Amino acid sequence: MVAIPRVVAPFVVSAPGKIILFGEHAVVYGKTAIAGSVDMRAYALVTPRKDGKTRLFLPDINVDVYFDSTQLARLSPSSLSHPCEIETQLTGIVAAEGPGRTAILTFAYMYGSLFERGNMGGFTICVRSLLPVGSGLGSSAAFGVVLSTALLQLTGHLKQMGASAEDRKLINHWAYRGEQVAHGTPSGIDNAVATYGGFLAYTRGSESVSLHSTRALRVLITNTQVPKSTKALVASVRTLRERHPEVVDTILDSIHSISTAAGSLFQSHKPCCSELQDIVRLNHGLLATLGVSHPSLERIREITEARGMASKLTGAGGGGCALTLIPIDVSGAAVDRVAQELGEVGFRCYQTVVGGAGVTITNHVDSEPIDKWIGDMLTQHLSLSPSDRRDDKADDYSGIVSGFSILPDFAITALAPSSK
Ligand SMILES: Nc1ncnc2c1ncn2[C@@H]1O[C@H](COP(=O)(O)OP(=O)(O)OP(=O)(O)O)[C@@H](O)[C@H]1O
Ligand SMILES: C[C@@](O)(CCO)CC(=O)[O-]
Repeated sequence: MVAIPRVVAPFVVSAPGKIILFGEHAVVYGKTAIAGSVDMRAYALVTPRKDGKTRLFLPDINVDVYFDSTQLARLSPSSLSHPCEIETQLTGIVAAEGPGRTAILTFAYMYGSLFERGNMGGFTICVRSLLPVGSGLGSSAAFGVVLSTALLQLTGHLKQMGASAEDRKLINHWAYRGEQVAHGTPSGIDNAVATYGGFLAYTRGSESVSLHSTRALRVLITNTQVPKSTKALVASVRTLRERHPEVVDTILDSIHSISTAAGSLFQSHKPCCSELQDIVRLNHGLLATLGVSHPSLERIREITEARGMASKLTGAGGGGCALTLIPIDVSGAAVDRVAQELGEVGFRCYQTVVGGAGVTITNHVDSEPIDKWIGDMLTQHLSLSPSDRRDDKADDYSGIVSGFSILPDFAITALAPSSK
């Protein structure tokens, strides 16, 4: 079936990364975890194409693939027993390895699934993200959420530009499928946070509960820059549990109690009290007992504890990121000093506010200076000189420039090629 292009105006979707405050790993076994959105986001810009092709452009991870619509229309994800098997239907199409390969497979799975229900025609989707890849901050879920939102919007499945409860449920559903392509058997917490934002109490198999009454929380995130595999770490806990079911289940139950206590503290408007610091320490200790800490994470704890701030690993562990609670009475200068000390050891710190908005779609386009900056960025990424901005490349260029111009200033600064 040849796709007939739908006319779409350029639009931008953005979704946040997540930080698990309490309950990682235990959440895989049906225990509760508490997580919140971080103010680092992924952005997808969708622009129409006249040539009927579909372009997946992911400059952060060096992916730039053109599919002709009949190639992707041949996919049949509904015949697979698990989304990760999409690989078997793409032989010869996906050449990239590593993150690029996973991203292409995720895209193909979602495209193939949604294309069966609607006709998308040609478009370019360009994704850029402020989230470090593979560090426990849910870069893959933010990617999956912007992708599912963009494709659902293109196929006319969203009734209110992603704003209604029904729209969000659908976005979250397909983003979870994307996470299954990337991670096999994820708990679903990352895509839930990227979709809904705020703070969530999440228990596998149940609807996530928004912890509405909480205030935003200041957190220092430290990236150890030590690569880790979520899949391998989840598998290592599984093996330990198979060998020592009663011992490990007791630890998982204790982690669940920590999440329950944290949920109550959040609901009672006391998100950064000393009780919260206590349970941060307790949760880290239990995760270390499960074997998912790492010397770099222990180093972060030593440095921050010396200044009275509690830290724990966040996400899968084994490297990745740690979070440090910033108590209300700690000054910005004191936080800067800790961040500097951590930086001297070779870690990378981000101060962030937890609890911001979930997925959003916008189609406003304006602002000249930002257009100029984006133009410069694209000139670099697309190897276009200003005089080349025409003919077959004109669709990509003008669309991407105008659409990305709505990015907030902080994102533009952080996305500048020189800072990547
Ligand atoms: N900037 C990006 N552009 C395109 N795809 C991205 C980008 N960032 C992440 N991804 C996708 O997410 C995948 C990374 O998933 P991974 O689980 O390793 O990291 P993470 O989600 O950051 O970690 P965690 O699951 O522990 O929070 C990549 O393989 C790619 O598919
Ligand atoms: C380790 C884990 O609990 C969190 C990874 O961010 C795995 C999952 O929830 O899928």
